Amino acid sequence: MSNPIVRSVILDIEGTTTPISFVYDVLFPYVRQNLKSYLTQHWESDIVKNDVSMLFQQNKLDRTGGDDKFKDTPKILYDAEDISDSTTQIQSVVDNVFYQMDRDRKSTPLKQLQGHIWLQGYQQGTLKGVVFDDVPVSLEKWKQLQIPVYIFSSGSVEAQKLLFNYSDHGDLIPMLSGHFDTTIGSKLESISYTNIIDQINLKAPVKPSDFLFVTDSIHEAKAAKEVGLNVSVSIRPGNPPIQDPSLPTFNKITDFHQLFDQYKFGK
Ligand SMILES: CSCCC(=O)C(=O)COP(=O)(O)O
Ligand SMILES: [Mg+2]
Repeated sequence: MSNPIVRSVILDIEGTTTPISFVYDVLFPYVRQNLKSYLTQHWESDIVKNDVSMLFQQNKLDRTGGDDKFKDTPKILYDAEDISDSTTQIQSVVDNVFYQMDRDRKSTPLKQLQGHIWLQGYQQGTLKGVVFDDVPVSLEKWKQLQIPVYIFSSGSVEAQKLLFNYSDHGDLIPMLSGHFDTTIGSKLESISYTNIIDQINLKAPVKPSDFLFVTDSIHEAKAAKEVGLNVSVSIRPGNPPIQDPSLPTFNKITDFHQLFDQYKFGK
């Protein structure tokens, strides 16, 4: 059978463009180390007020009938009746953020706040985004072929842009046509992929099979495949083994160069 023709590429970050170890051993510890001082320093800023207010809304939902998994979440003290000194409020936010991070939760408020904390790290040169060596060359190839490439990650759009802007292979932002995060929907829900396709401006007529999604998550792979996207599962060094029985039904790659053997990229 001939290779499917793909007109646009959508890439996951963690475990796909970027080693999982960079996220778990560098980015997440950076948040843990800097969270309290960041909040204390910027407590009165609009950015922190907005982030804390989003965390607070999520916290209220969690504590009153949201997902059962998060029922025991630490309470954020930010309500009028909770008003106490800012040190106590900040500590309640820190406890809540640590609780969510312990569970690797992909909630939009958590991801938004993390992105704001990473900003200072990238700007100060403490953080540099890591991408696998085959990523920049593949982005370059797609650019030459006029294939638009998008990112869909649980990390916030701001966090995504920082990683690619301050990457260890230079500024890769010009190679990307756009970014999507969980504000468009969960990566585990098929509807999110449909929403993304609707927002990407390809020349009509557009069908889901015009798109290729590359991810390390078999659950995300299944959600995207269900609505007709081509999917390749990324199996990078350091990724945990995938036990799911559906894995053999997917294309698999250990390096982006293999995508050019699996698909034909054309406008
Ligand atoms: C700049 S993305 C930071 C990584 C992150 O927070 C995350 O949750 C990654 O999830 P992904 O959807 O890229 O696997
Ligand atoms: Mg991933």
